Amino acid sequence: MTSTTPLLATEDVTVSYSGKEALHATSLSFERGSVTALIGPSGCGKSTFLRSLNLMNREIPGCRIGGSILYHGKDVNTRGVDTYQLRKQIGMVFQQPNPFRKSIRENIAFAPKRHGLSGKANIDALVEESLRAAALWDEVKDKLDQSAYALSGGQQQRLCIARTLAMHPDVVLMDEPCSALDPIATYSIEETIRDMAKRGICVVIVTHNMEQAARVSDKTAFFLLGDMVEFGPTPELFSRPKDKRLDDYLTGRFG
Ligand SMILES: Nc1ncnc2c1ncn2[C@@H]1O[C@H](COP(=O)(O)OP(=O)(O)OP(=O)(O)O)[C@@H](O)[C@H]1O
Repeated sequence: MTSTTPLLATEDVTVSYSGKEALHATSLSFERGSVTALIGPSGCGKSTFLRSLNLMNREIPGCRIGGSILYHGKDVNTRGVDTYQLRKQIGMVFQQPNPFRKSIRENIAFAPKRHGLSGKANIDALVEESLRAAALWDEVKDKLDQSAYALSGGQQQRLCIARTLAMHPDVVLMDEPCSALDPIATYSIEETIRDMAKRGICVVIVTHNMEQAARVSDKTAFFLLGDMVEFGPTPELFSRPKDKRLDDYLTGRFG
């Protein structure tokens, strides 16, 4: 890998479900310490593209991913790739918070312990570090052994982010992480996203909320009907869209 190799890139990635193409040849690259928003109307392939980045769609029967997914310059869209390891490095946060039916502490510690972390002091340190990184520590530090299900929706989503961060990922994929949350919980998650980028993590986020894309992202990609239509720095893309279809979308003429 050279200094100019992007952390993560796709080359002509196509995705089909049972032979029907949902995403047409998409080439994009993502840098360390950046936030990229994926926008576009419902059904245009945003989640499909996001899920291809850590090969999540491979678990769907009938789904086929074509093209190259270059992580640290190496194609991971191959048969031999260790998807368990890949998803540790390229983590995912879903639309609906999905904590484990376990304590707050175990939600964080479960996967790192399976990956070999041991010793109470090490585990406690990781739990605290991860919860702090997701801006949840102060709210839960006195009830780490309570069920994660007793937390609010916004707290559960921050716990899911903390759980992902505990694996020290390079990349975090987020699929509409705030769509089930109120504005205050949303604000807190957006702050966490910016903090993650400051710490060098590459974040890719699907959002339907244009204000959110403008607030959190450095770059934006606009998808339409399975095509990636326009990609660029977020302020430029929003203020001077090059493609008329993006202009129409931003001004509410369709979508
Ligand atoms: N598991 C699946 N099986 C079959 N088809 C699917 C599956 N997931 C998505 N598709 C199809 O792929 C296309 C793109 O869907 P996708 O969910 O990627 O779009 P999206 O832009 O993320 O939409 P939304 O904003 O509504 O979440 C749609 O036509 C959808 O019906």
